[in-house]
Amino acid sequence: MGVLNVTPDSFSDGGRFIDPERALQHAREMVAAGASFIDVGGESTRPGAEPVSVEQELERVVPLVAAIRAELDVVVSVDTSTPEVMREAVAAGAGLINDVRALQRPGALAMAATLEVPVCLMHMLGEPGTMQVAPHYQDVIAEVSAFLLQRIECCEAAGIDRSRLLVDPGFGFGKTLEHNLQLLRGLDRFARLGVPLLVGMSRKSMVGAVLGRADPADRLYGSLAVAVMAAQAGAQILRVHDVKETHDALAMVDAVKKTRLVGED
Ligand SMILES: Cn1cnc2c(O)nc(N)nc21
Repeated sequence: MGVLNVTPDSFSDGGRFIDPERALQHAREMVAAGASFIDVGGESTRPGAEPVSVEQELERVVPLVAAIRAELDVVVSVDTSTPEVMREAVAAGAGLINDVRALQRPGALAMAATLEVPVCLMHMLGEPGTMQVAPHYQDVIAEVSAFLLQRIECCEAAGIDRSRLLVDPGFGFGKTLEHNLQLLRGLDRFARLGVPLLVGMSRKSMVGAVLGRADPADRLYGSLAVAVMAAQAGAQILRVHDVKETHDALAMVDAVKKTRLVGED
């Protein structure tokens, strides 16, 4: 899943793709590099991000979703928590709703139920403005899993079949470095939820903190390492900035997964 932020303040590429033509060109490049999904987001969800108006989000996201769908053979996911944006993006051709707030905004659950497309439910502790203040868990894996299970059950009760759901532990969304490392180490436990797993650690501060790299552009090799670990733990979709590099890394994971040892079925 290639990241396409059409926001002025996203942590890793803020402002680079505000111009629709540049954004479309970046989508072309990511699809050529092997992306199966393009994640279009109009509201930065980085810690401390400024909220945007619905109109602004619609203006940024909907034309781009339409332009990508008109030209490229790729699933466009819309990174939004706003029901109106979900509706208009799906109408423009988006094939996946990626909601970092797991359909908790008013009207989001009902909207997703009417839209029929798959939904990724991600865990975030509170809101971007406060989530990194002092995140605390007794057991981050147990608590994030329990939250995601509760959101799955809410979706099912609202008529969204489990077969349309994906989950995501939300690396960096209200987690300390230790929490993020624990989530990665125990990522295979999320497979128990019985729905596909999507993760995004690309260029995030968990990589920067371990490597001592303040600049997100210096976090590629660490991002590849954690992508490989996540894929080996069962993540089916990796949300990344560096599509070509990650695609190669995951091709190696897949090749090894496919081989069989003597005596293995
Ligand atoms: C929009 N966005 C930023 N980081 C993300 C992550 O880790 N997962 C998902 N699903 N979306 C994300």
